[in-house]
Amino acid sequence: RGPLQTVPTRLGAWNCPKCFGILKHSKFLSLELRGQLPSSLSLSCSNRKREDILESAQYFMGVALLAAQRSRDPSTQVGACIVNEEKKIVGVGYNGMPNGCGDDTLPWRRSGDSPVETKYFYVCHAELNAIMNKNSADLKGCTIYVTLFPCNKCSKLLIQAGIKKVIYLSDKYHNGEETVASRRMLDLAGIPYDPTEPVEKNVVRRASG
Ligand SMILES: O=c1[nH]c(=O)n([C@H]2C[C@H](O)[C@@H](COP(=O)(O)O)O2)cc1CO
Repeated sequence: RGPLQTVPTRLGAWNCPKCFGILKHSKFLSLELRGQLPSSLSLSCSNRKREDILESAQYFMGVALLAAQRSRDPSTQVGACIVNEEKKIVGVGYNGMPNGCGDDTLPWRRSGDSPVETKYFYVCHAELNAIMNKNSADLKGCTIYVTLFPCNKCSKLLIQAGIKKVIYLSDKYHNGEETVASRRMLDLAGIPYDPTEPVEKNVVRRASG
């Protein structure tokens, strides 16, 4: 017997109208007829649940990484994703200029004759934007996934907002004064901060197949 009868029986695809419809209208049917069924398709017809899914921490840091890609900062793109105790995303943000203050008008440079001519006086940090974008009444008990360790100003915001845990990816300014002050406040407030498990390099691209 040819692949037309053996493979579909194994997959149960002919018993499932949805799968059959997909097969019929997709390139897989011709592949199927030639006995070249892709392995991904056999998974989609299986009765067994997938095991190769993103861990929730990777998912939330992945969302933060995706948000970071929206940032126009030429040197450091930062993303943040706030998650409540039910593991629902309640706020996402990235670093950018304040609303209505043109991206093209304010400076993006790191240093200049005066701090007024640098980005630092203007950029809203990812954490601030994630907090401001929240879609829940409050953020008490939430965890923030952030691609860069929060600065002292952001840590103040996180503490006041009731965030209970920080998970970060990069700590590239670990020895900077702002980060030292940040850790000091988080420690005093009893908010743990942990590095994330290594994030799959292509965690964001993976979705596009
Ligand atoms: O917690 C943070 N959140 C955040 O959004 N940022 C932003 C501010 C700047 O746009 C950028 C840091 O720029 P730079 O690495 O060039 O100093 O990252 C920076 C930090 C920590 O410094």
